[in-house]
Amino acid sequence: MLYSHTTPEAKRRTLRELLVPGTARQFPGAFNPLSARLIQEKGFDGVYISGAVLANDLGLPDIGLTTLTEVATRAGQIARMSDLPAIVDADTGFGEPMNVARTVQELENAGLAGCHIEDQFNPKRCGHLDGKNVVDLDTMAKRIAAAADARRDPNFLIMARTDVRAVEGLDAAIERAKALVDAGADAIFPEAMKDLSEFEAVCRAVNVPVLANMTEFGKSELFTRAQLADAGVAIVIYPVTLLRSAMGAAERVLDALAHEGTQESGVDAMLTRARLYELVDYEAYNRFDAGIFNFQVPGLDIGSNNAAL
Ligand SMILES: C[C@](O)(C(=O)O)[C@H](CC(=O)O)C(=O)O
Ligand SMILES: [Mg+2]
Repeated sequence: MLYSHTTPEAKRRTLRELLVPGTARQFPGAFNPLSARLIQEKGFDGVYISGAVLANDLGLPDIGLTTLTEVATRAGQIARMSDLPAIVDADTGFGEPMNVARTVQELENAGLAGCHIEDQFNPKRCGHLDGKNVVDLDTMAKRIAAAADARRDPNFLIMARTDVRAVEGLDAAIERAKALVDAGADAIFPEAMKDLSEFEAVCRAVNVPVLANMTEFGKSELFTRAQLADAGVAIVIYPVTLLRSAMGAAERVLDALAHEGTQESGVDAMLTRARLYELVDYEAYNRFDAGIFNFQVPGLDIGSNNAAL
């Protein structure tokens, strides 16, 4: 009922324990708070909160238009809905190193377990598109150092994402990853790896957990969890999978509604009313009310709880 009772500190400790190289922990991307609960119910290890999804959900492209306040607020709403650790995409950190420091503190306040900060220029773009630009190592190292220094909980995970692979090649990406670990990164997100051998090479080169981004319609093939575990990956994200699936379903039912005049043909694919209520734990709210409003007024029927569910 209501929100998770697991504290952010406990979630961060859990995240640290989870991120073991070669375990390929799966973190699906939640597109709203309720989907975070579904992710937990299905037994996943953690929740990912995608910058692309947060932007697209607002009807915006993922080019650095969202603000820190929007991201921290929505990420906090999603994170508090589950007992799992949640990692959020902090894009380029929302500004200069001092802004990055503030970003980290705001994300800590919002209950996140960690975030990733990338080395793209503003305006940034999806890491799987062409035409990206990256800042120099010194600028990026300052971002990461500022982030690491700013956190108040030492377990808040600072992950450095490098987009160098698509710009300067694998060797340069590995060099940068190593330098970012030296600057204070707790984990590395090598963006737009071409194949498994590239993931393997990054995992071998750095002594911190490595993330694999299994986004659809991108530059990386969709490898299985087992394949990525064998390559040494610690965590796998599926950032836009749920939003794409949900929007795909919404588009299909809207087509049915428009063409058939009724949503009838789509009903079987829908989450039922009962299942929806189960996910929001409706019954617990009923029990809570029953515990509070348990007085009797002689001669007066003050009604029972709304049982018409
Ligand atoms: C991981 C990512 O940064 C995101 O915002 O989810 C995106 C995902 C995508 O656009 O498919 C990315 O740049 O890979
Ligand atoms: Mg992103």
